[in-house]
Amino acid sequence: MPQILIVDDEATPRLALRRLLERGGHRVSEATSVIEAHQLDLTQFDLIISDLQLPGEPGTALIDAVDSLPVLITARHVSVRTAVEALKQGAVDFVTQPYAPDELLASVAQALDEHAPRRGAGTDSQRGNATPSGMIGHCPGMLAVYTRIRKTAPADVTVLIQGESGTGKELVARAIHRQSRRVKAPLICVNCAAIPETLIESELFGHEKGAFTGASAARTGLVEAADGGTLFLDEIGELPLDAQARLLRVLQEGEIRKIGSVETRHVDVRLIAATHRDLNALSKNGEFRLDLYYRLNVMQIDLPPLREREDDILEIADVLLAAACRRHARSGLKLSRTARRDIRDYPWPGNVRELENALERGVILAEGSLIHSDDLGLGPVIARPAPARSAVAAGASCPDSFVSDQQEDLSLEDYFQHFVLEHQDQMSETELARKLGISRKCLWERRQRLGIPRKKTPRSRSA
Ligand SMILES: Nc1ncnc2c1ncn2[C@@H]1O[C@H](COP(=O)(O)OP(=O)(O)OP(=O)(O)O)[C@@H](O)[C@H]1O
Repeated sequence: MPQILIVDDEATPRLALRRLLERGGHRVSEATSVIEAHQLDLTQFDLIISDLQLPGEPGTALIDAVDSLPVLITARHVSVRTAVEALKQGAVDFVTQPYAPDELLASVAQALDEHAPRRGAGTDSQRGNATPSGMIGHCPGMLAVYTRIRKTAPADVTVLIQGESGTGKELVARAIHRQSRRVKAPLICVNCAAIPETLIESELFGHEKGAFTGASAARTGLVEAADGGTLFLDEIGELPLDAQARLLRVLQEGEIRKIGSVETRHVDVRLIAATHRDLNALSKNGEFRLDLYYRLNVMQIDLPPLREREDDILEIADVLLAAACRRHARSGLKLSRTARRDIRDYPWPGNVRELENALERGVILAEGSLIHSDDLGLGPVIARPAPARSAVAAGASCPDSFVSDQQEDLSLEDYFQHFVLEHQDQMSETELARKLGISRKCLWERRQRLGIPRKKTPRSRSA
């Protein structure tokens, strides 16, 4: 059971955090200052969660003092700059208070997962071809990915990671950063699809005071915040053309110019970009700059979708299930035999993220010690053609009427289409997207591509 030290001088938030962590299956100790923390044997802990503002030294003073132990910083009323500073100093995460319990537990789980290997097995680079911390799976496709990470990380080149949503592109970016010489500098992760188009340039490159309506003060951009470290741009295919031009300049000249400024500033940033789209095709219809594509594509890492990682699915499910059990304090829960079979046969359009969500749902809904297929809330399960089992037997024991022999031949797009057409009258767009393990934006895009636009019913309008 992971052991966590909370450092906070205020009793009420300290106690609330203690209760939350204990309910999540962690053992917890407390200290009220950095000095008091040092009086404990820090090597016994797996994670420190420290408030930033403490009497005496700030919580970030613990980061250097404890070397490889992860330190998560929390704080009230602080600026983005303070958070970036804490991350630059080496905090594994920065959570502002008041925090959502789920988010805090997710940060804790991620910090523990990512640093688990340090507690025994050495660092990613020491383990050669072994799984980079946080990544599960040993199928041939993933072994090739791990080798690529190991060779690419020290080379300090731009990397383009390609793969469907939820295949682990951000995990790969984190592994590259951790194995690179920039490990002590910040890794700044930005999802280009999540920032409104009108704001993205100023978020990335910063702006001067008065550069546009509402720019009441000058602001440093995220590229500058990553100076000396790594910038991870997820969904780079969504970057508007103007922002692409500025990014190209960063890559070519190592310079940025804030919006509204005439001055340039030198930055030393390693760029890792990720996309689920075909940038080459986008550049052919003018949606993505070809010169930027060539600049990004120095080294490419392709992540296989989960449905092609048949040998890994159950291994990943077991590890993620154990983590979900810890988070919800439900030890000893197991997957039923049918649930295991359905997990293996389901096409996982939302990949590992969807699997993670399904298992979390299963842990919450399971009534006894077994998680059944229904608890997972999967969409239609299409049995894989398995030489060891007859297709009829596989289909006969599947719970959903959707399954038939012919449907084994369904493509993922057929599956998507069937699922949407069958469920769109009962489900909102949000529910549909969640069941499919994709974002609402992705659902909308696929509807457009496959010619199944949303029906204008009162339900769909309000979704
Ligand atoms: N190989 C893996 N082992 C363990 N967990 C994984 C693996 N791949 C992905 N995950 C988990 O799946 C979730 C999604 O991963 P991640 O955010 O890296 O995917 P992504 O490809 O960047 O998705 P998106 O493009 O939608 O942002 C995360 O919670 C991550 O920890």
